Amino acid sequence: MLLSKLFPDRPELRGRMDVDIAGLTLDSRTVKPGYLFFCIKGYETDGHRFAGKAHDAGAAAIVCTEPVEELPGTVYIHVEDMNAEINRISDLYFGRPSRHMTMFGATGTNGKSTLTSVISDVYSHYRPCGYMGTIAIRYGDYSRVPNLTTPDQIETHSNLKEMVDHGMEACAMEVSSQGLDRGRVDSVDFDCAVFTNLTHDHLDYHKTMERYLAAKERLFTNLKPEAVAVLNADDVISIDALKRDIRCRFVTYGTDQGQELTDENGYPVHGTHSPVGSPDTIDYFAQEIQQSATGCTFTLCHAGKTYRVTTNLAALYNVYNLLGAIAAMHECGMPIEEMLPYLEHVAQVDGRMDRVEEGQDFTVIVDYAHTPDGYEKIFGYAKEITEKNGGHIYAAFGCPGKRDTVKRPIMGEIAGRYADGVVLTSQDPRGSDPREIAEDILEGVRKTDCAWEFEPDREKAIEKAIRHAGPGDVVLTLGKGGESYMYHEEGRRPWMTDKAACQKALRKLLGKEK
Ligand SMILES: CC(=O)N[C@H]1[C@@H](OP(=O)(O)OP(=O)(O)OC[C@H]2O[C@@H](n3ccc(=O)[nH]c3=O)[C@H](O)[C@@H]2O)O[C@H](CO)[C@@H](O)[C@@H]1O[C@H](C)C(=O)N[C@@H](C)C(=O)N[C@H](CCC(=O)O)C(=O)O
Ligand SMILES: Nc1ncnc2c1ncn2[C@@H]1O[C@H](COP(=O)(O)OP(=O)(O)OP(=O)(O)O)[C@@H](O)[C@H]1O
Repeated sequence: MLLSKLFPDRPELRGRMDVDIAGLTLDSRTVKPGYLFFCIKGYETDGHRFAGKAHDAGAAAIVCTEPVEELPGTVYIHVEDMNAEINRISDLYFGRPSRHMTMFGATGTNGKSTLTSVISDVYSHYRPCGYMGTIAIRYGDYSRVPNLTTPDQIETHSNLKEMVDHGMEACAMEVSSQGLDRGRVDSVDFDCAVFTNLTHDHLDYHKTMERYLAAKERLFTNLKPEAVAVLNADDVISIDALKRDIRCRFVTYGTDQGQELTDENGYPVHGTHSPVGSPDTIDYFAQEIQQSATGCTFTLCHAGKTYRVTTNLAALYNVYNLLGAIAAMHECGMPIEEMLPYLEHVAQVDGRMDRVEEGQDFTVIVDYAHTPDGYEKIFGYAKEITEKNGGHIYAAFGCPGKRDTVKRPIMGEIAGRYADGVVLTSQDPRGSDPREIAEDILEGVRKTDCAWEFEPDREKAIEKAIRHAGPGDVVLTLGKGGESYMYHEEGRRPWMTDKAACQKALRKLLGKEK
């Protein structure tokens, strides 16, 4: 696309200075001849420092907010608002792909991957629907591993174009609070945005819960008037702020159980629940919820009608994820009756409540819980399973290096309250010492009478947790989900996956493998 087309209000770029732009990038290290390079002021460094490098690599044009040395052969374009320009140009360059699809966005502390995966799985039976988020960039039979949950503006629009080119008519996208704060989706034309919940996470980045919520609100305040917001009525912290600030229509979802309320650290204040609504006050309302180890059934009340929903997704929190997904899909045209058969067999969300079966007489679950609330939910679920038969709970987990350190002892204490034994291990150390991270977690574990040990090798740690288990027990491996890599100082290194580690340990235990 011609440079002059990307900057239609700059007549000086027409004629001699005009040039065909071969690609867009925010990183001088990926500039190729003919590229347009945007100089961004980041946290670590300032992209303006690399304008010379971008020129040397053949950049056709460089967009900047600060003066840079202007070298021959490259066009320099000075702008006021860099984020607005990157958003505008990447949307335009890739042919405004989000306008060609029904765009679902989901944000919130927990549940984004699950909810958007359910949407892309079920809505695809209505209209082809891609998925972009922590787990993958996926459309049809194609899938690849992403770098970020919500990639930068250029990659976002480039991925969306790829989906349009491959026949997708919809996309379910996870939108992280960091992505929102950095304006990565400001030019995505969302038709529907879903809020899951707000509890403690990412305070290393946002510092306070107020700022964390404000980042998440950006998805909703940016919605066009004809869009629809889907709000969790039982999330008392977010619902009022979101209702107040959005300019479009909204619908709500909730259950007859209400959500347990948490304090400012993300600790549930046991016994305190959000006020329970009713089918008259909540648009998509679940009642008569029956849970089993392998799924749930509930009655969905919407617009005066009731539907019996059966699903293979287990645990109450997944009823919330399902309600958010049902509401979003229905608001975007898919009849509820049409969804029901597909909800019965939702595709396993990779690494979320993923049971590992090798014929053992105890339960092994791989899960992506990595927040205090996620821990409450998954350990609470393990307790429900073991309570009936007096079984024990064992867990292997760590916390990531160079990320929210405040949550480490909180999660340690939650694990310690529920588990009989925990094996603390490495989990994306990013160059930090796993033992030091474990010490932070232990501050919480030591407040309980849970037994603990430290094993830095994650594969061995998982094996140790499994070796503790006996009939009727539950083993949880937490925090990595289905990820096939681990972050170290230099970046990602391959990781066999928690599931493969569990399978290997179980086979050894059962004598199927040495
Ligand atoms: C905190 C954060 O979000 N940082 C993002 C941010 O980095 P930054 O502001 O530190 O950038 P910087 O390193 O200062 O560099 C400034 C600019 O100079 C450029 N540069 C830099 C060096 C060079 O040689 N040449 C060059 O051009 C960089 O490409 C950048 O454009 O901008 C970069 C370019 O877009 C992102 O890659 C980077 O994401 C980092 C890798 C990251 O880890 N982000 C995480 C926290 C994140 O966003 N996570 C969320 C969700 C997590 C969750 O749910 O758990 C996500 O959406 O993935
Ligand atoms: N609605 C929910 N409320 C609380 N916890 C949840 C909820 N949904 C999922 N979880 C827990 O959080 C974990 C992560 O779920 P999921 O990947 O869907 O969330 P996410 O918001 O996409 O997280 P991330 O963006 O960090 O990947 C699950 O493995 C589960 O333990």
